[in-house]
Amino acid sequence: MEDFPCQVIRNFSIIAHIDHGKSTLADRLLELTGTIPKKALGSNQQVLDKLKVERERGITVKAQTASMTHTVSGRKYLLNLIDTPGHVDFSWEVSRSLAACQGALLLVDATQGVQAQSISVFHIAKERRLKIIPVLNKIDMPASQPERIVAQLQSIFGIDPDEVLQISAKTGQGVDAVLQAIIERIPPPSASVDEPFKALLFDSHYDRYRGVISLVSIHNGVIRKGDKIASSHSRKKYEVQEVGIMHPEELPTTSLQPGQVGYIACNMKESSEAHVGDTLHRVGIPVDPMPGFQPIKAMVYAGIFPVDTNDFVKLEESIRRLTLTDRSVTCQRESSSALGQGCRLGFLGTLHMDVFRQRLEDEYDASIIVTAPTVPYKVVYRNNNTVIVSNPTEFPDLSDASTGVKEVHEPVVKASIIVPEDYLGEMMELCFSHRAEDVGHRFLDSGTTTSTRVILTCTIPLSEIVTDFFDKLKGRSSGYASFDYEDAGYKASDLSKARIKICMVFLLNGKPVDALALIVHRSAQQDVGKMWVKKLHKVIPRQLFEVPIQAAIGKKIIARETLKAVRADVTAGLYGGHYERKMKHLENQKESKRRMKRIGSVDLPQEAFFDILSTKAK
Ligand SMILES: Nc1nc2c(ncn2[C@@H]2O[C@H](COP(=O)(O)OP(=O)(O)OP(=O)(O)O)[C@@H](O)[C@H]2O)c(=O)[nH]1
Repeated sequence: MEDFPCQVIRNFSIIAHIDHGKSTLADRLLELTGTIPKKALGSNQQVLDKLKVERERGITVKAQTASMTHTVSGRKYLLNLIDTPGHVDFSWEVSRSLAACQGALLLVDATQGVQAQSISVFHIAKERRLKIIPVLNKIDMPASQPERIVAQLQSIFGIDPDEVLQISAKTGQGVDAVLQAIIERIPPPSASVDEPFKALLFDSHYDRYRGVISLVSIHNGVIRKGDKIASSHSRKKYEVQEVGIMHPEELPTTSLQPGQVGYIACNMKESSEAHVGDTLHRVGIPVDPMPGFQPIKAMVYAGIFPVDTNDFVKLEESIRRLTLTDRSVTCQRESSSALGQGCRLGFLGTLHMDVFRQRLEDEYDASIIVTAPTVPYKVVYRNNNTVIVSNPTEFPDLSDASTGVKEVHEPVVKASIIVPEDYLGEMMELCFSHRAEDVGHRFLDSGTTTSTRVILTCTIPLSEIVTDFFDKLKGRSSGYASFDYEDAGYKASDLSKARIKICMVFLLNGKPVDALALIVHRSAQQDVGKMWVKKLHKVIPRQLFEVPIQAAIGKKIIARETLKAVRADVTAGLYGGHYERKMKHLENQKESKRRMKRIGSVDLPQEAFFDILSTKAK
């Protein structure tokens, strides 16, 4: 690593809207520089998208880092690529990855043009003062419109058309020029070998045998095996066991030099010790810590319970191990009278929640029930106490004045939607029906083309978008709309207004099923109550006795359906016939019983739960 002083190092990232081709380009760069052999690339399989769920869904969830070398005019350069995820839920990972870079490739799909996420990542990169290299991808596709998109880049970001590279990450066309531009346009890191050792910890993962592996970018000084280092954040001390680079797998090296990006294994036992944004220094030689990162804020909460209540210990252990690799998930124990012990987890968004659930099922073979997503509400009491409530069952009964609630604040976000002009009306309607405020719009193309695109911005309650907003957005814009949002704090809902949220509970046979509790608008309570009671009626199988299904707010029942009783003898209708046939029926009944969840003396099949909870109710 001593052969690579700062002048020949380039630390860069690829930033783009989802599906614009980041992972494909990353693979192509690794291939062109000989870091991975060509045959390692399956037709669809990407080297940097490592998680199974990433491969299945074609999205990048966890950023990966890879180092490669490239020789230009006889000079060998060390290029460190930091891959970034492309979904709104993971923008936290984007800003984290960018902290270790001096430049970024802004990749834009030449068939789709600038999308909502392209704009947000561009701004994150600009804020970090990174050198941005604009790259148009997918120019091999017949539908690509390079001139039009170049004009867009100029009008939206003020990018000089001459600076835009045109490539096809798929065929490799033009990718050479990207390597050239990285070397020529991105400045080398400014780091010094003489200053005391200082490194930024920007990511970590967990290795079963070696504990936490931290990814670092070295700002000053050199680090080797055996060095004693300390964390500025926790002040804990460690001895370095191994250093190396990601190539793209871990490759041990003798040292990491100033300006380089690599990994450190130093016997950290708990992943919470690897504090992202931490500054590492040599023991006894403290340095000024670098500005860290904003702590992660969970935006969406859901309860996760084992299907079999005896599996709780296993589930908790699985969640703990999974949170080692995904630190943005927060976890707290929760117990429900219907579902037993479980955990209440906080996620960055609904996709994040979905991905986590899938990973839990894939990687740990856990059968789980996930409750409906909720957002954290701020409840202000008359004595000015403020409590954050992220669980519907803990939401105070606002119809009861004795609870002493003064105000309820709910999280809001600033949303931006990019759509072709033709869909503007639809989108506005969608936003208004989801309580959007401050709705505004601006044209993106300057009227030169047949279909002009518009950016629509608004402030919208987070609870409105954690349900089915994204699906509706895609559906009502024929898939053309792209969407992004950022946190915009809390907003008070006045108690005197009809819009206030209240907790609705469902009773089966007179017993509340807490896992089904919802927070709804007072204005929508009747409709939502009726709709859910009907839905429950449809999915719950008939029982041996009559079961009332009710929706209640506080003590008041607002909707009811009755499930008629059924005879239990499954063999009753079988006159004569074979013994085996009877046995088969009994066997079937046993099997379906096994899959039942007993809730308030009512058997509820797990599928019914999934059915109910996957229905996005408002
Ligand atoms: N025709 C063509 N297809 C491409 C090109 N680059 C990428 N693709 C395809 O576009 C799709 C998305 O590419 P990815 O590389 O997975 O996109 P990504 O930006 O990494 O997506 P996320 O990881 O979800 O953010 C894949 O089906 C690729 O095969 C290209 O230059 N030409």
